[in-house]
Amino acid sequence: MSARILDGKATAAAIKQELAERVAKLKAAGHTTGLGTILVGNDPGSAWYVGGKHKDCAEVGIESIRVDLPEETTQDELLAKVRELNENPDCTGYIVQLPLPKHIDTDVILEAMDPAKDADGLHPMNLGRLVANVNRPMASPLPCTPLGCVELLARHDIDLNGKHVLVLGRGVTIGRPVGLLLTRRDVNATVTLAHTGTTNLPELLAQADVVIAAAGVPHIIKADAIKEGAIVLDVGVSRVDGKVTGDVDPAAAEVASWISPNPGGVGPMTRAMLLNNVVEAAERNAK
Ligand SMILES: Nc1nc(=O)c2c([nH]1)NC[C@@H]1CN(c3ccc(C(=O)N[C@@H](CCC(=O)O)C(=O)O)cc3)C=[N+]21
Repeated sequence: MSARILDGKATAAAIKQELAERVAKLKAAGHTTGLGTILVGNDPGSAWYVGGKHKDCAEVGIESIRVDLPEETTQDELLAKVRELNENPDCTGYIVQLPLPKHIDTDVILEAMDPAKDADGLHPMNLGRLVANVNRPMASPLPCTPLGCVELLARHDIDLNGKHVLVLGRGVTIGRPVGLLLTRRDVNATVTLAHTGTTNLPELLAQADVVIAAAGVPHIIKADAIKEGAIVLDVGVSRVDGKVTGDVDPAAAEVASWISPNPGGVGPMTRAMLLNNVVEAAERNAK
């Protein structure tokens, strides 16, 4: 048996069409929607991601504001740019591309952002609202990759009620927050968070109904490690010989019932959810 594909590319395209309609509606009512990006340094991977976000914006009618700064930018200079975007009325939401150079304290930068303009959903205020469960629909932005995972499953009519989800990885962009979304009453999954300190990973993998692999270790999830019929989301992004390589060995598709390809799975969904956060921010402003 071969797993069915959780097609992130096609799902993201459908979401973008819906967003384009909402952006057009806002425009007709006199509201512009604008996404800002701040990129520090010359990492080609980061530059490629930021370029993709501006392309996405153009596709759905969102204006974009691009701020590219040199590697040697100081923390104070970056803070000044953050405050500029906080004040700029043409900027509905923005992101600071991560990772930042080592001489900059990422937490200080994220805290300086206006939480209402936090398109990534990574401001401590918004992560705190997620913990406190005050994220009623549209109350505040949610982190893009976790949201992308949940939306990708929902749009393939996969019900997680009562399912056991194993999350691999404890990073702030996915591993930590995704369980908070999955355990809300409307999703109702049971979640285990595994990480490098986990001593019984094989046991946990063997019983998981759903695996969300976000460790960033190429092909750490092998076909023989997962349960027959498991649903597998491959979130890890590594580069091996210049090629995007996920956390899941492609052979796992012979055992899983559903699998998200990588590339073409959660990556495009993350981008679509970023746009979604900006459009929601614009809709909140318009109210
Ligand atoms: N402030 C901030 N917000 C982010 O959301 C953020 C970030 N920093 N830093 C880096 C990570 C990584 N990330 C990806 C987004 C889309 C794809 C994506 O669309 N990938 C395509 C193509 C992959 C390729 O060919 O390179 C795919 O999976 O099909 C991948 C990775 C967002 N990140």
